[in-house]
Amino acid sequence: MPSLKLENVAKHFGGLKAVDKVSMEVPPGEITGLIGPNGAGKSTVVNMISGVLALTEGDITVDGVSVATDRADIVARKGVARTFQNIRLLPEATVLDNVMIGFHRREEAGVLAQMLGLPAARRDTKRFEEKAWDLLRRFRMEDFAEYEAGNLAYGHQRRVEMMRAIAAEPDIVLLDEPVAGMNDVESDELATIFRELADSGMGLLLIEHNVGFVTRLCKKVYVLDSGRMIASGDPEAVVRDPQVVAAYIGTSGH
Ligand SMILES: Nc1ncnc2c1ncn2[C@@H]1O[C@H](COP(=O)(O)OP(=O)(O)OP(=O)(O)O)[C@@H](O)[C@H]1O
Repeated sequence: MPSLKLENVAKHFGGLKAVDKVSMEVPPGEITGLIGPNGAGKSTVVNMISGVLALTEGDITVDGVSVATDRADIVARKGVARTFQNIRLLPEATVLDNVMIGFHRREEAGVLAQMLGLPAARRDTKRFEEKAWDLLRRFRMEDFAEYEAGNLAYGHQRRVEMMRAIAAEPDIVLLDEPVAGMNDVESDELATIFRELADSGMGLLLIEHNVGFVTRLCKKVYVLDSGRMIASGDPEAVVRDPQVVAAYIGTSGH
């Protein structure tokens, strides 16, 4: 399974160094954390990895091959999936259909075959549907399969977004604040799912405001502050690092 690496990655918005020479790694089979106060540059990092934003400097590689100049759809095809801080679902489609959209990357029979209703396409659809149900069961969402996604509670919409992101079995998945707005029971359930995904070989990058959740779950944590990587390593040690404590003082208690 491939590793995702950032080498001296920078993003400047005019004179603002939103991300300043950041290096980090998301290895396979592990949960890696990225934390930092508001405006630290976390979303900018995720947007650069996923091809939404161009880099100002540096390189991003998957399995040693640069994806730094690839468009978002190409990065996804190369096995890097993501969720968004602001949920992006098809609100009027069912939960099942929203998850099915996630299989597009692995579509084997092709769009034309789908349109013509050829047997190969029908086989794909059947297979995807079975896999979608597996995901719904894993995320305890099977009772909601036929609900319109837009009518679900916020925490459940987040789950649909995650299922869609991992449907195509990406090598790496970037989760932008996955437990925001969830209660302890819900976030514990997700923690279990994330561990299972990592155990299956997937590399997870968890971008979170919830420091407790990250320290509990991650093998390694990176801390951004004002665009710079101020600490990285074992979560317990990182959260006690004086620079990290100082960065969080005065923020809204996250
Ligand atoms: N498109 C943009 N144009 C100009 N400045 C931007 C743009 N996007 C982000 N910034 C700035 O870059 C810095 C980093 O923002 P970013 O959203 O990456 O931080 P963050 O760590 O994700 O914050 P939060 O936790 O609040 O989501 C901020 O100062 C922000 O105002």
